[in-house]
Amino acid sequence: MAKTEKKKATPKKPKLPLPEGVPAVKARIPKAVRRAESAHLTPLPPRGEGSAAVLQRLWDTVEQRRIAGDAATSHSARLLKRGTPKVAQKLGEEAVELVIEAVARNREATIGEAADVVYHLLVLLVDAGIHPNEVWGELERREGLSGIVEKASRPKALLAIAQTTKLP
Ligand SMILES: N=c1c2ncn([C@@H]3O[C@H](COP(=O)(O)OP(=O)(O)OP(=O)(O)O)[C@@H](O)[C@H]3O)c2ncn1[C@@H]1O[C@H](COP(=O)(O)O)[C@@H](O)[C@H]1O
Repeated sequence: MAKTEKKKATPKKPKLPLPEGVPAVKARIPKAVRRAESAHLTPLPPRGEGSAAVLQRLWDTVEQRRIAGDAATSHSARLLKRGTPKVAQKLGEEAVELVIEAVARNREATIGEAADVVYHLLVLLVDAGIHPNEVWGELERREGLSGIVEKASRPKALLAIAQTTKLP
């Protein structure tokens, strides 16, 4: 290209409007990269075999942070103070990151992202005033009921409405 010739500006893609109250998901540096960069600053203890009992303890901690946490020192308190849309947005972002790692079949990163999703799910439940036992109760209610049987038992009209909200 001649020096004087100016490169044509490529027209910007128009942004799709987001529904009211839905914050934009910002471009993010992959979590694995950020973790690798900060690992030498904040090394975590090695991971052992865990148990689901940690969920109750974690919910209790986050609930305590909601009641008396300091946004300067607690990530949970800071996130909860930012309000429901931000709490929901964070869960959405973590879910997308989990999906990316799972599809890429990155086992270690998938475990890390799954933990992020569970933590942010518990923050969302705290924000919504829902005790996790209500969710476990719902899972117990569904125990033994195949998803295929349940779907087949849905009234056809309801199914049609539900299908209109699905992503292609
Ligand atoms: N399990 C977690 C946990 N998982 C992830 N995270 C944090 O979640 C944050 C996610 O980082 P991101 O950069 O994606 O998001 P962000 O910092 O909100 O930044 P923005 O998107 O707003 O820019 C990081 O700061 C992670 O450290 C967690 N923070 C806390 N916990 C647990 O919650 C307990 C209480 O933590 P505090 O509330 O911080 O005291 C801890 O003892 C842990 O057990």
